[in-house]
Amino acid sequence: MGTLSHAAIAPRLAALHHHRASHGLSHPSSPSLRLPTSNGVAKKSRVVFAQSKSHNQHIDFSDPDWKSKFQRDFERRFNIPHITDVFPDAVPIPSTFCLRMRTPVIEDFAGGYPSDEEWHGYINNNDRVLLKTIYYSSPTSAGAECIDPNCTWVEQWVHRAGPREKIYFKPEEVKAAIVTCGGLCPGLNDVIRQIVITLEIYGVKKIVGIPYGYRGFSDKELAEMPLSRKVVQNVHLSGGSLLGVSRGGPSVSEMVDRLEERGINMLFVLGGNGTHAGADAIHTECRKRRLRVAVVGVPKTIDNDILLMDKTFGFDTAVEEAQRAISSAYIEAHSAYHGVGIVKLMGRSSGFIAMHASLSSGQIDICLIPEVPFQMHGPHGILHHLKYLIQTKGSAVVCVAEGAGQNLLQKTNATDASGNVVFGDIGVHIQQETKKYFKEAGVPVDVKYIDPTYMIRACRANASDGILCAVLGQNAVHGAFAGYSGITVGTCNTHYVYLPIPEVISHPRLIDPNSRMWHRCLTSTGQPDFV
Ligand SMILES: Nc1ncnc2c1ncn2[C@@H]1O[C@H](COP(=O)(O)OP(=O)(O)O)[C@@H](O)[C@H]1O
Ligand SMILES: O=P(O)(O)OC[C@H]1O[C@](O)(COP(=O)(O)O)[C@@H](O)[C@@H]1O
Ligand SMILES: [Mg+2]
Repeated sequence: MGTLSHAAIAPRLAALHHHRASHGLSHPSSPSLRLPTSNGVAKKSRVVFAQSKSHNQHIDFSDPDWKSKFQRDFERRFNIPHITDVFPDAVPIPSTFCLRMRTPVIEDFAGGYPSDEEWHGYINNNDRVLLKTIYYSSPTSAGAECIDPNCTWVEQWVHRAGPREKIYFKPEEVKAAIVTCGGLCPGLNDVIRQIVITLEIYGVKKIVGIPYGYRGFSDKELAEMPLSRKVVQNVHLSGGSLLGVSRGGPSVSEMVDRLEERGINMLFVLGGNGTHAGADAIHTECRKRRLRVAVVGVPKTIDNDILLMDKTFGFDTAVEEAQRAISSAYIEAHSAYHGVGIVKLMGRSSGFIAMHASLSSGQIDICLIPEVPFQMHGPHGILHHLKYLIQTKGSAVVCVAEGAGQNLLQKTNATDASGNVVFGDIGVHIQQETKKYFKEAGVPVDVKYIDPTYMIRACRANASDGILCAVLGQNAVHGAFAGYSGITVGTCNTHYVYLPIPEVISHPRLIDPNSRMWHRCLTSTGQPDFV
């Protein structure tokens, strides 16, 4: 139960390819299920290789120097682009981010930039955070993420986030813009608020919001929204985005044209994989045009499907809010004669919300996620197990992620404005199939279906997400002032880091069916394999 079988991994790969196709993301090569051994013979393996799987495919593990070569390559890949890559002569100034001299607010810089020689709260550019912290002594260890067949320990360091002593933008020359794209996510307003507040502390006066996502760059009707601490003071008290969101939008060159016209030289982009692909393209185009612009992303995905990060903001809130739906489904099912409750939660290609919400609630009998295939019918199917639950417990509750079991539904080929495939409703399918199955079996059931998707997404962030948003928002500003661009902020092993955008969007982060967390979920629900 729950081990990494070929059957289990196939839909993960399908989801991965599907995602890339729908977003036009290119990736050097497809991940392989076959791994080279030291003598070069391919063998089947149950080992989950590191997230950067495709980067490992060409490593010759018989080379005694492979490890240092890997580390050099890793260092290169995780190098974060800096303004001096394009403008080697760019001269930094001492940071204006200094907490001891903020009162009264600085009105001008005629007398030179304020600084506090005594303050040593800066991050050194060479500070690093360890990406992987578990030493797997064997490739068969649960959840092992290995680079080579022996699962050799390889240190992988990424750049630590935070304020630097030297900055590459003069605050009075900065015009900063914030844009929020894609679907809603709890915490968007918290991040916007923290970006604005931190920019002001650096001394920036020109801060604007781009309305309705990338569309705000092309739609002439949509004017920039001036932002200040006063404007954003209470925005985190409600959900949604103060600026509005959208899918689809203008071309990259059109967006960079607008940046140039409007004199924007710091762009903070809040969004998921698609948005970050756009942000990276904007960064690349700015470099091509030799514009001194810092483009910094803050990953927004309620699905928690961004690679390498502990979690993304809004996810915690979603899991918490999902409890209300699960609890209602449980009460309905439990109070009815032969009640079946079905709750559909978000998760396009990753089932993190469903898994965590199921584990947390303790009320779920069957948790279904996109990464693990299942059958409805047959002796190992969901329906057979539901019958068993009705016979033994009298009721049952199912939690299904929206992207699960899409192979069971008719494909429509429809896409949204961003090119994401529009899914069939797996919740409705399970509801209908359950009713049909029990009717044919002559067993009465009372099926209740709850889809709380938009109620969850529109919530304001909970306390833990509020903190995450605050740190991410502040670090985004520190990254831009430090001269980095084409980066995003995240948390790795509870520490805050800057990562180059391409490394986090090469494919969506998926649940490993061989991971301890998925096994914990299965232990909790007590569900069997449904294949
Ligand atoms: N590959 C891409 N390159 C450039 N922009 C993209 C790409 N994919 C999506 N976008 C843009 O990013 C925005 C958000 O994308 P979407 O997929 O809807 O949400 P998310 O960023 O949450 O994944 C949209 O405006 C879309 O046009
Ligand atoms: O109805 P919409 O806006 O297309 O959003 C639905 C999608 O939004 C999500 O919440 C994720 O959105 P993002 O990709 O924008 O983060 C998915 O779970 C869901 O499929
Ligand atoms: Mg997305």
